[in-house]
Amino acid sequence: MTDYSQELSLALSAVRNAAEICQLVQRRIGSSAMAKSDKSPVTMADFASQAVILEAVGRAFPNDCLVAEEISTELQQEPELLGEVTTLVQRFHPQATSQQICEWIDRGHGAGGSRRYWTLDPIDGTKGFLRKEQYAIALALYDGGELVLGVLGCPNLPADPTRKLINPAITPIEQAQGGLFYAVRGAGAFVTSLDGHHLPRPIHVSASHNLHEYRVCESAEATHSRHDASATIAQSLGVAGEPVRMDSQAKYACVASGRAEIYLRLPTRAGYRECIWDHAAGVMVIEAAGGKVTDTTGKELDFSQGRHLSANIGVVATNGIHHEKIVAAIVAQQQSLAAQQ
Ligand SMILES: Nc1ncnc2c1ncn2[C@@H]1O[C@H](COP(=O)(O)O)[C@@H](O)[C@H]1OP(=O)(O)O
Ligand SMILES: [Mg+2]
Ligand SMILES: [Mg+2]
Ligand SMILES: [Mg+2]
Repeated sequence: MTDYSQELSLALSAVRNAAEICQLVQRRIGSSAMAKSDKSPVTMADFASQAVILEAVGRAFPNDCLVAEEISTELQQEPELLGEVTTLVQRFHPQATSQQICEWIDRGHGAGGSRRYWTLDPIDGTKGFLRKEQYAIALALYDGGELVLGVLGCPNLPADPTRKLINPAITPIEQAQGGLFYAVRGAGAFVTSLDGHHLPRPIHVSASHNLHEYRVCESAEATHSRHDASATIAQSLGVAGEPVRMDSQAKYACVASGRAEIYLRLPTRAGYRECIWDHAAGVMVIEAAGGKVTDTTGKELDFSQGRHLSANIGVVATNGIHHEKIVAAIVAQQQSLAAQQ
């Protein structure tokens, strides 16, 4: 069994560096985002984070396939934004040129599939990032037909589950002890603080069996997950509390560290297929923490299909205790909706 220790230490340090850049930008950013051709927002931090991480991973593992969200084509059309990205990346690579940085960003054009690859979302939850709320830097490794390593940098989600969520508008960076959640298959899941001042601590999903007290988390964006459907399902399961709406894969870190028991992601439009970088790191962390992840039909997520989870519909992540019952409630609700049409 490969121990992946070299891959893990590289991933942790690259995500830490990217998190430093993202925290700087989040504190000073207005709403200055560029709209990509798919109309989703992207900021200088998304690009700088991807450049810093893919430079490190590509240098250490030059033969690996890299599958990342961003490409530099549209950035190259925006000289001012490219200049800002270059200044951010030069914090770690003082001699880097804008051209080199675009090359590092574009290393992520890989197709993925069944051979070994890394997948990266340099900022997952860019909308949350722009609202100065939750976001995650998500890096994962797929090898030998399965996810084997996942790292989630969550600058606004404290490593200590008893602490409140960090508000970057009022918490100075040096006091913000955001969490670095990580896992290697077969070696458990851990959290440490992004600032490196705390020793890693094992994390585990909630052991609660009491559905009435279960805490559900879901996307903050009603265009990313059906809020009406999740409310109906929660009610049918007897879940009493209101859902926690949060951007990004920080939701996976919440379930993995016992802050919530269920993460529902119910498709808002037929045919939408999740991107692998939106889930790989979170799935690895939650499974290593004792949780379970399937799609809304109960099928395991298949990360061998390329850049998208083409064989899956939606996502259900839980502490593993009532997973089948939760999926059955989703299937029943989808069937009753279909019958009404
Ligand atoms: N219709 C959609 N359904 C599910 N996820 C979506 C949809 N549109 C965008 N996303 C992705 O959801 C992710 C954020 O997850 P969350 O909603 O939990 O914060 C983003 O990466 C975003 O991709 P994009 O970067 O293209 O906007
Ligand atoms: Mg995006
Ligand atoms: Mg994303
Ligand atoms: Mg993103």
